[in-house]
Amino acid sequence: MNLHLENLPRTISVHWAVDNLADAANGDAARAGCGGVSCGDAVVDAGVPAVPQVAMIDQRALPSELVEIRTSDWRQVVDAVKTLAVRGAPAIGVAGAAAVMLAAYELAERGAPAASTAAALFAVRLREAARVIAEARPTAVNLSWGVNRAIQVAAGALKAGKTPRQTAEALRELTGDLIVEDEAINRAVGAHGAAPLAPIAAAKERPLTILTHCNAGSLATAFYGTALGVVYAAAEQGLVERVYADETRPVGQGARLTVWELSRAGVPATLICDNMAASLMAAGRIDAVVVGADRIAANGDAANKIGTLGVAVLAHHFGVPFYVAAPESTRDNACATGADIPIEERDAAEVLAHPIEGVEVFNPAFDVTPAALITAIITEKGVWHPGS
Ligand SMILES: CSC[C@@H](O)[C@@H](O)C(=O)COP(=O)(O)O
Repeated sequence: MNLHLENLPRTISVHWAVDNLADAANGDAARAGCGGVSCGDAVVDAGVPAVPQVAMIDQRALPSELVEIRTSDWRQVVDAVKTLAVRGAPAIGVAGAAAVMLAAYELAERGAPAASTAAALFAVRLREAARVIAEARPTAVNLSWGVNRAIQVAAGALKAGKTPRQTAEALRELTGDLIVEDEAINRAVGAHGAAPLAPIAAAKERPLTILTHCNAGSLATAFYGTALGVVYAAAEQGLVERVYADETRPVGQGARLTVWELSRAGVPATLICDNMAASLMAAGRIDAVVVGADRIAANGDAANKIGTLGVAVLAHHFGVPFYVAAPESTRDNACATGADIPIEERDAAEVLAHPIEGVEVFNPAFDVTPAALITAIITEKGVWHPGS
């Protein structure tokens, strides 16, 4: 299978605001700036220091439109996370660090009456912003992981005597590093995940049909994806015939994002409604399930998009292997079991667009699959069998 990963957009990137000015002058508002990771040195124009912008693919507009949000305001990044413009555990981890970076630039510009108090005040205010950013969504531990990475870098820079502005620069470097790191991790997850699929395909003497739920693809990460990273790595080895994507009610990440991404990447995809997976498995049409995760407890219980648990129960019933693919940053040993994982409840309007008097809506965004139903958890470090 010929993959076309070059057709997939970079989910999140960092640019200098001056790129936009140059682009506007050239009449090219859509130019991709410095490409996200290596922006070079800050450009100072007439004494005004450049402020970076964070660019995020607006996933609410897909598949109709491929547009990005660009902002230098950390509050807008928080809003993008809350409204699912940027979503998926690893992607919101990077967005969290990027938001702390923007807060740092804003606070550095604001300054303080005396240089001696500037750094202390900056540190306090940055932590306040970091708390707000980390609370944007509760379930994916990657968000607070990304925010904590940023806070650690800021603390280290300030301890080393850096100014707030220099600290903000260090956070810009961190954000670029996290974007590069995330792709490398996902490619390692993909390679590890393809390994257990190879003997299944060999036993069946044909490439496999894989079911996935939600979008744990390139769009849910900086690039490449976790569950779909496994698909891409396996496809490159000729192990994949087709991916079945659950629609993923109520927000439709499968219907709007996964099949869009797969078709752009050149992987044959079939969209099904969530309630069709059982009959497909009963008919022997699914060889393996691969999903992502938002938080994995110490015992291997894994939280992922609502509906994943149902797929896992079905897979267990029909003897279909069920894999969870995620970076190590999704593991949270502070949660002993899945019962400790906070589950986000979202707005009723996602389920019921037009309220009906007297009808309540319950809209948990995630559920927890017990380790016993998971054939293996795949991370960048390798394959883990929590249930055995
Ligand atoms: C690699 S992403 C893994 C998970 O974050 C993904 O499967 C998922 O549940 C995303 O939920 P979302 O609410 O769209 O952020």
